[in-house]
Order: sequence, then structure tokens, then C-alpha cells
Amino acid sequence: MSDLLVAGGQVLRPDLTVERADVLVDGETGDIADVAEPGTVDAPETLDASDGLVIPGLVNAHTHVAMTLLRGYADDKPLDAWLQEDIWPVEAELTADDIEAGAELGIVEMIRSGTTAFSDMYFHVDRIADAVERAGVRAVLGHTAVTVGKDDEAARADCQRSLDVANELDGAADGRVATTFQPHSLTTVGEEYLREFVPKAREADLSIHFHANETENEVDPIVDEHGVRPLEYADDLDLLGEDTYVAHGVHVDEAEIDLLADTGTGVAHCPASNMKLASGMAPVQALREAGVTVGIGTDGAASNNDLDAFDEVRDAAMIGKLAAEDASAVPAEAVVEMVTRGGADLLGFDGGRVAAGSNADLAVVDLTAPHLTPAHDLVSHLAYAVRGGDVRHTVCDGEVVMRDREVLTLDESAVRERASEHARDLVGRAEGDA
Ligand SMILES: N[C@@H](CCSC[C@H]1O[C@@H](n2cnc3c(=O)[nH]cnc32)[C@H](O)[C@@H]1O)C(=O)O
Ligand SMILES: [Zn+2]
Repeated sequence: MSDLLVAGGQVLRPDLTVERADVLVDGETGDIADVAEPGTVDAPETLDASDGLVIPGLVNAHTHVAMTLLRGYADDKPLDAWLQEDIWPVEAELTADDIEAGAELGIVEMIRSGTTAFSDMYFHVDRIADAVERAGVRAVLGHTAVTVGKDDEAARADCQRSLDVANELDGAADGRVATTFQPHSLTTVGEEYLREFVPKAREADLSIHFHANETENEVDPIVDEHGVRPLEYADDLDLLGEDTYVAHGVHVDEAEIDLLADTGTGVAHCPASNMKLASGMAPVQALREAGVTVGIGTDGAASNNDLDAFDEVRDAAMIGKLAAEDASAVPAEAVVEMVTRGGADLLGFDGGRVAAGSNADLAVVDLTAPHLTPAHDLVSHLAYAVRGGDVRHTVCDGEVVMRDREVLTLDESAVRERASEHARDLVGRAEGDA
């Protein structure tokens, strides 16, 4: 690939200042080679960023990308009932082809809204990795193990599968795929299985990702059974550490926040899902003050109901203020940092910054829309006013994956059509079986 110059725009720098600059991308390495004075460097290929703001590609730190197939299928219920009555029965019918179709749809949606990397929990993960490879984006994938409702053999096989998939797919798609070992949550995977498989994951040096402290209903059974809070139980199981990030972290007390900080465990905050399922409000300001790395995730499209990370950024700022009852809590700079560098740090790749040496994962936001006028403060706009549809170009690993709002790596209309068909057939099968 030849070098690329993202030229003529303003650039968001790692210290969250904005300057006029051209971004030179090294076509060989896919890294940013230089952030240069406008007009001082040249490259064979140019991406026009005039009237635009060049930002790091956004990082969706927690999702279930193939759940786009279930968008709008079941709404307005709390987590337990939603999963058990609606989602899990349909997911039981999901085929590998369905999952690939849903993943492509979700990835197109993310590319269009400036997301270049996502962290996913699901199954038939090889097919999600195929979609990631074709789309040209970056992802941390894994097979999610659930043991409740399974006999011992099936439960152990599911945990083993999570280990195997993490080992096999790490480094796929030219290194754009990384992996995690994934117990679904502390209440859906039995203690005996965690005691057996977490040490194996640690031995294999795998990162770990799981849902934690999402609802009160997830906290109480652990306190009743083990006499400690969920994250204390997780720590006892050796689940916490620098290579772990949990999804949600809504119902965490002060001691658990300290435990996250002391162990270096990260949190993928999912504000829209937490609001929609009425799970609660994560103490984001307190987590950040304690030094916990926080990223921002959409969660699946069935509890959001879109994968637009800009929506999430605004929601994170809003609910963060409400949770802290303080309008100065979770300010614009914090959410912009969380959805870029915070997410990249959780996922463990060198991105989230427009700086020489970082991965060239970029989005160019078109600043000409009425809702982005005037331009007093572009960080404020990123937090509160930009929408996914304002993204004009998306670049991942130095490759242009969307130019002038046209996705180049996947055929968007074919993807939409295929996903609609798979979704319709899936629901037909699930309801036919009922
Ligand atoms: N259901 C499968 C595997 C689980 S994949 C990951 C699961 O997380 C589910 N999920 C989606 N959003 C959430 C959430 O907010 N909390 C907990 N689970 C979720 C999703 O529907 C999917 O079933 C089995 O029984 O083996
Ligand atoms: Zn989730």
C-alpha cells in the first residue's frame, strides 16, 4: 500500500488540543508517520479533510456485534427477563451464517460512524473474524462461555472452547484481531468452572473480559453465596488484573472501585444499555478519580439500539453527571478520552491517538453541518453534538475503509439485504419452534 496524506483539516491531538495539520500515514506499517504543518509533506494518495476534524478512530469497548440481527426484536424489559425470555431462545437458533451476516451489518454501521476497533463477546467467532478481516477494521474477539443450564460435559466444553478460540484466533486478519478468554459473567458461569479454567487462561497469557456488576440481581446472589462482593469474589478467582477489563461495572462499591484500581482492571462503560435495561448508573467519575481505565461500549444493538459510538459518548457524559449529581462530573474531555485512548488501552493496541508511531486508525468528521455550527470548542462538539452520520472518512491500519461516506471494503446494500434476510429467517425459526 502507498503512503496516504490526510490533508487540509484540523487535527485532534493526544492532549485534546486542536491544530491545523496534515497526517501522513506509512502505507507499509499502517502507522502514523508524521503530523505535519499543513502543506509541508506529500504522498501518492490523499484523503481530503478540508472543513473536517481528524480524530482517532473510536473504540467500541464492549459489544455483541452480531446482535444487530435482533435490533428492535425485544425491548422494554430488564436484563434477566430480556435475556431469558426473548434473547436466549432466539440466539439458540443462530447459525454461523447468521452471525457472519449480523457481524458485517454491525461493522458497516461502526465504520459509518467512525469506529475502527471493537471488543466483542459472542460465538461462531471464526466467522466474526472473517467479517473483521474483510471489512479492514480491528477487533478483540472471543467465545463467550456460559455454564448455567448445561450439564458438566457441555459446560466444560464451552469453557475449553473459549480458551481454544482465544488461542487460535489471536493475531488473525494480519494482526488486526486479538482475543480474550470470556466467562459470560460471575453468575452465569459456575465457580467450579472458573476455578478450573481461569488458571488455564492465565497460564496461556490470555486477556480476560466478562460482564460484571451490571444489575443488582447479579450482585445479591454472590453476596449471599460467597459472603463477599462480586469483584472480591472475582479477585479471589484471579480474574482481575492488568489484562482484564469488565463490561458495565454499574453496581460497584468503594472497596470494589479500589480493587479495580489496585489490580489495574479496566471497565467498559455501556451507558445506553444501562439506561435501556434500567440496570443503573455506573460511578464513572469515581472510577476515573480512582485511576481506573474506562472505555465506552455500546453493548449489543438489541439493548441500545445502535452501534453509534458518538451517541454513547454523549450518554456517558450525561449519565455520569446525573449519577454524580454534579454537572462538572464526566466532562467533555473525559468522554472523548474514554472513547479513544481509554478504549485502545483496554483492548491493548497502540491507537486512540493521532500521533506519530500510533496505528493509523482515524475518522474525519465533517464540520459543515448546522448542528456543528458555530465551532467554539471542537472537543465539546465531539462530546455533545457530533453524530455518527457526520463522519466523512474512516481509516483503519492505514487503509481507507470509508471515503466520502461510501464504505469501500464491504458492499453496504448487499450487507443490509443479507442481514435482513437472515434476521427474518432466524425469527421465523425461533417463533416456529416456540
Ligand atoms: N448464549 C450463549 C453464549 C453467550 S454469548 C454472549 C451473550 O451475552 C448476551 N448479552 C448481551 N447483552 C448483555 C448484557 O448486557 N449483559 C449480559 N449479557 C448480555 C448476549 O445476548 C449473548 O447471549 C450460550 O448460552 O452459550
Ligand atoms: Zn454485553
